[in-house]
Amino acid sequence: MTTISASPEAAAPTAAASTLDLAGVSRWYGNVVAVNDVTMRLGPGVTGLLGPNGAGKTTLLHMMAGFLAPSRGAVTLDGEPTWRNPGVYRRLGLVSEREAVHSFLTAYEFVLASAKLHRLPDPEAAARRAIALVEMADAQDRRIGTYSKGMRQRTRVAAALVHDPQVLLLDEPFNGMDPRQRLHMMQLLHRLGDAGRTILFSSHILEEVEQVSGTVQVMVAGRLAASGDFRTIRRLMTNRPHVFAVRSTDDRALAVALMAEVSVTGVELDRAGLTVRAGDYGAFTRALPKIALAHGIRVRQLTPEDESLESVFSYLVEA
Ligand SMILES: Nc1ncnc2c1ncn2[C@@H]1O[C@H](COP(=O)(O)OP(=O)(O)OP(=O)(O)O)[C@@H](O)[C@H]1O
Repeated sequence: MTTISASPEAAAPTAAASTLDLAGVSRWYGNVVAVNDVTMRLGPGVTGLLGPNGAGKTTLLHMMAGFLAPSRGAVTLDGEPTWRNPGVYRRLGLVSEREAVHSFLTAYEFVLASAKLHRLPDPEAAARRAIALVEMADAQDRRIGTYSKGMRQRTRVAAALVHDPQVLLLDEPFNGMDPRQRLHMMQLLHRLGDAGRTILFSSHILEEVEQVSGTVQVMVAGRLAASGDFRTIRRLMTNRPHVFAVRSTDDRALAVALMAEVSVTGVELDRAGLTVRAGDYGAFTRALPKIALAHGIRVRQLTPEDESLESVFSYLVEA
């Protein structure tokens, strides 16, 4: 993982670290079970909440933030329930997915309004501090309507951080950002995590989560499908059965030859060509050209099938 240098102010450890606990948490809307019996613990540092659309990430974040009551189970911050607990709201910030910021306000005015909502003793100083933390001081007096997507997003992070919470929850913070803005936001999350805050952000992109967080929680169809460090999750996602469509100058001979290859777990031959199942993606794609060459066969097409993120996630749930 890339190490990102932090400014002295941002790197300074904040007050006592916080732990968010979910114990058997479920949430349903009528007949729809959005979150199903999730148990997890989040401590200081950056954790990624990975899952396809509709997996229940937003519902989970809203329960963590105390905006939504669990239908069953408990969400606690340092032992206190988050639901209907103003004491908890002071120690937690949420950057929601929807980007609703008044474009006629400046970043300073927007963050200051958030500081006043929290009834902070010195709202002006708190707003300036939060804006400095997200590196928006230079642009703080310009209207939000003139900002790039990344700047608007950082302004929203500043508003969520204005009361200096120990826990920051972000719903899809990288959505719609270009690579440069993405990198900037990643650096910010790293800095906040390194300073001892408990940071959780949701995403449906594995690479995004890998670059920011050491720990990953994977949600699929409301359930926690996997959790651990990103290397373990990556291994789970890649060491699964892969299906390839193969077309060659002699499919029948290639089918016979492939049966002897250790990475191949199944071969089907029909009029359209070969369907090959392999346990190890890399080993198979390296072996195929060698096998073909050894038998004087030319491979015309090799297409991985069923590689959508949704299918990877479903595999994890079934595993
Ligand atoms: N207020 C609601 N009423 C009814 N169903 C809801 C409501 N909010 C969410 N759902 C349903 O709950 C499930 C989980 O939704 P949720 O928004 O939590 O998932 P998500 O992982 O955040 O997805 P996305 O990234 O698309 O927002 C979905 O099936 C969704 O349609």
